[in-house]
Amino acid sequence: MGKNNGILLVYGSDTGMTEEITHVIVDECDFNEINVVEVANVTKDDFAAYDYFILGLPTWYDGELQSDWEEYFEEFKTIDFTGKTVAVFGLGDQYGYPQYFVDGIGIIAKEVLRNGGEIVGHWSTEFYDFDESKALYNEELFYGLALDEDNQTDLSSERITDWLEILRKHFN
Ligand SMILES: Cc1cc2nc3c(=O)[nH]c(=O)nc-3n(C[C@H](O)[C@H](O)[C@H](O)COP(=O)(O)O)c2cc1C
Repeated sequence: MGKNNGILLVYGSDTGMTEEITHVIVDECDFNEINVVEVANVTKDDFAAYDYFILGLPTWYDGELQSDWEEYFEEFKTIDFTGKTVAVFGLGDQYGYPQYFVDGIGIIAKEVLRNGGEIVGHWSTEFYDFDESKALYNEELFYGLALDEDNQTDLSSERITDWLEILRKHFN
């Protein structure tokens, strides 16, 4: 099976917000082709066929993975990410769930790291207001892009543009 030099974007979405953001990312990205698959339909072969990934998910029910990600998670844990480059974006509600803001980003990113992958696209925690998050890489950075369509919709477009600029040098 030949390698695909593009990016595979794998997302899950319960109420459609992450799906919408996925479309924005695909439209905005001008440095590489992005192929999209819902996590409900992804296979291990898909992961084997690419070296570059963007993984997208909202956090649900007090720090849980989105339902399709939850269902795929056992297989996800068995994927070898050695030599692969992965960026994660996550949606959450910082005012509604300040103890669990975008936890899913952290859960997924840590699993990628555990399985040999490189995480790129760390994102500043400045301009967010929350108490706790599993998505924290350190005091100042999330493992990936945090978006809050419940409270900060107006900031998302610029955040995506800036994040893609960070990814440009890694996914090219
Ligand atoms: C019942 C419920 C539980 C949620 N739990 C969390 C949470 O623990 N952490 C968080 O950051 N956001 C949480 N959210 C916010 C969602 O992640 C957010 O609304 C997101 O945009 C939904 O994305 P989707 O439409 O792709 O499913 C929750 C929302 C609902 C309705």
